[in-house]
Amino acid sequence: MSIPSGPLPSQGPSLAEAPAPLVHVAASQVPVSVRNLVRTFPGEPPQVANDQLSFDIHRGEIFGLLGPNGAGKTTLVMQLMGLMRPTSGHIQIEHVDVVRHPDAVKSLIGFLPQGELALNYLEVERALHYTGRLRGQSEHDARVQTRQIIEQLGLGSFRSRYINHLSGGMARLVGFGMALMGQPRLLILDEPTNELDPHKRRLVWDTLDQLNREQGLTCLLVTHNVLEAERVIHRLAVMDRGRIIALGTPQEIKQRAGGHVRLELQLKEGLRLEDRELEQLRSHGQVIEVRGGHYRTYLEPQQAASTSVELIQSLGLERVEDLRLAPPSLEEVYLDLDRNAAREVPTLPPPPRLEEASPSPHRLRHHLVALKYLWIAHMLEVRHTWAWNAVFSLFMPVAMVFGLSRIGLGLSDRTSLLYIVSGAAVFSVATEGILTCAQRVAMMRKDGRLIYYASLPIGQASFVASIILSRVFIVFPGVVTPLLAGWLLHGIRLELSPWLLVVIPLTALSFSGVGMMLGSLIRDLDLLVVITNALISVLLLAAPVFIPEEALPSPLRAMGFLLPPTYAADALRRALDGAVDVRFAVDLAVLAAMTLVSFVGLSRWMRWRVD
Ligand SMILES: Nc1ncnc2c1ncn2[C@@H]1O[C@H](COP(=O)(O)OP(=O)(O)OP(=O)(O)O)[C@@H](O)[C@H]1O
Repeated sequence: MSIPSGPLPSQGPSLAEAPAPLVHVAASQVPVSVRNLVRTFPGEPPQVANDQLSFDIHRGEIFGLLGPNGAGKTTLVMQLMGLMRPTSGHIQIEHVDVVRHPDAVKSLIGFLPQGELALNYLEVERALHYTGRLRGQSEHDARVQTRQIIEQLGLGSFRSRYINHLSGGMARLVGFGMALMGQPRLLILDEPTNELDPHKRRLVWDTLDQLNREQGLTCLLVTHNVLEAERVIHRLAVMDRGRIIALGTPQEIKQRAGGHVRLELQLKEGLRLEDRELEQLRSHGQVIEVRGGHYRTYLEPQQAASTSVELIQSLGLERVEDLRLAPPSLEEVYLDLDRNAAREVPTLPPPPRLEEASPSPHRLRHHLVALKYLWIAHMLEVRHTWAWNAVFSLFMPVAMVFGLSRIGLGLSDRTSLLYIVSGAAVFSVATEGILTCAQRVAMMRKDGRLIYYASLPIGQASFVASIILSRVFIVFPGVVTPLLAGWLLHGIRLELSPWLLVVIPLTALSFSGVGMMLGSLIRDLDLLVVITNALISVLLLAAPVFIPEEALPSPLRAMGFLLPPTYAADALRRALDGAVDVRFAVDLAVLAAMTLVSFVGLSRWMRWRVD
């Protein structure tokens, strides 16, 4: 079989038009090279998920990765994608040393992960288009390819449906389409046909086959569907307990596994083999009775013809409905592989040292584009709840200003009112920033979407910034309404100092940072919910942001000094009062320090790459 290599000439944009990668690479005939790869997970004893794996994937090849559950396939895929750090060994993809530069390969690979898709909350058409943009496509190319994929995969009637409202199989098909966006020359598909009906499975295999034949697409295909995948796979590795136990073309593996010929015998309805005949057949090997009157056995190739003739002669043609000889399917060989046999994979020479890929000059522009599309995606993700959020952030601060100003008789003076309006504003920001951001990041981590985001060629910074910016819109009314309520209900005069432009964003930034840091750090979702709600309750119950510290009992006053929102409320109150003094500078310094610490913690604990 001759498989074209390198980019193909194309007329107009097509499904597989070569992308402008974010790293410049020269074509090599071995786009994927893995040597002595080991990945262990801590435990007693440590779990060896990948054990000294070595293999190459050649250009224009569909390489299958088969193996039972827990064999280590997904662990391998995660390392190839730069999402998991190997314990030892080397991975080279398109000249990029993935172990040293895990982010550099992401623009080169179209990836379908095993878990959730990142853009699950968007409509099919938009998710495809945004994936193209995030993978570095121009607006025009992303639109053209989106249309083509919708047409090719028969997604026309689903184009406006939300992905998370689709059936599991349809969502998987859309995920396959998303992996094709950006016309990558290398695809990594982890179980692409899971949950698909036979028609859709055939569509996926046909599309892969077509892209491979026409455009020389290279693909690593993880699948349990051996029978169907055999149609498209050129070579494969069979994994078991972290090791490769067979490597080669389907034909080679079949031959290595004995090269037996399958004999299928179907007798006429109601007939069975007599004991004597069954014994005769058993003299060649084990006989399986598939159904009543339907027998299967495996023969040595040189015996196949003579045994069939003997069988027909002894049975008599009139009793035989059907008799067939066929090579065994890959699935049969796969099921029959001796998983305890010593590994039979040849040792491979080290890959040639290649010139390293260099970062593209378009990086900054790409980051800005990524920020824009991620931001819109996050805004759209919360579109169904933001109306309620907005009502809450309008209603709650007004209720606070109204209620607190009526406690006793002493809280309606200007100083107390300033405490109340600034306290209510900070409380709003803290609720959105700490509580919502923490839970949002934790949910993404739990359902696997964080891994998908990390597999796209986007920076962690653009991702975090897009979440914060999407919250700002929701936070903003909560900051403004208490000030308006104070002014309208009590007529308090507020100083609109330019410092407000520093205090409000810094408050939002620091609280969002703390929230996302907590969401990345605390692995137990229930514990996270308890901790974040407790933090907000302390803020509300201990009220160190609403009441002048002199009026608080000393334990609460001490607590106030420990709680960052106190500094935010103090800074806001001073800015609104025109009291920009040393204490104001201290407040800003504390907020800036908190922002810095939380973002350092966030970049450390957000699982962009599994160690
Ligand atoms: N984060 C982890 N911590 C500890 N052990 C892990 C972790 N991830 C995977 N493993 C272990 O590593 C082994 C390989 O898992 P992996 O998910 O790679 O298998 P797989 O071949 O992809 O399985 P499946 O076909 O079921 O998806 C398993 O024994 C699994 O329990």
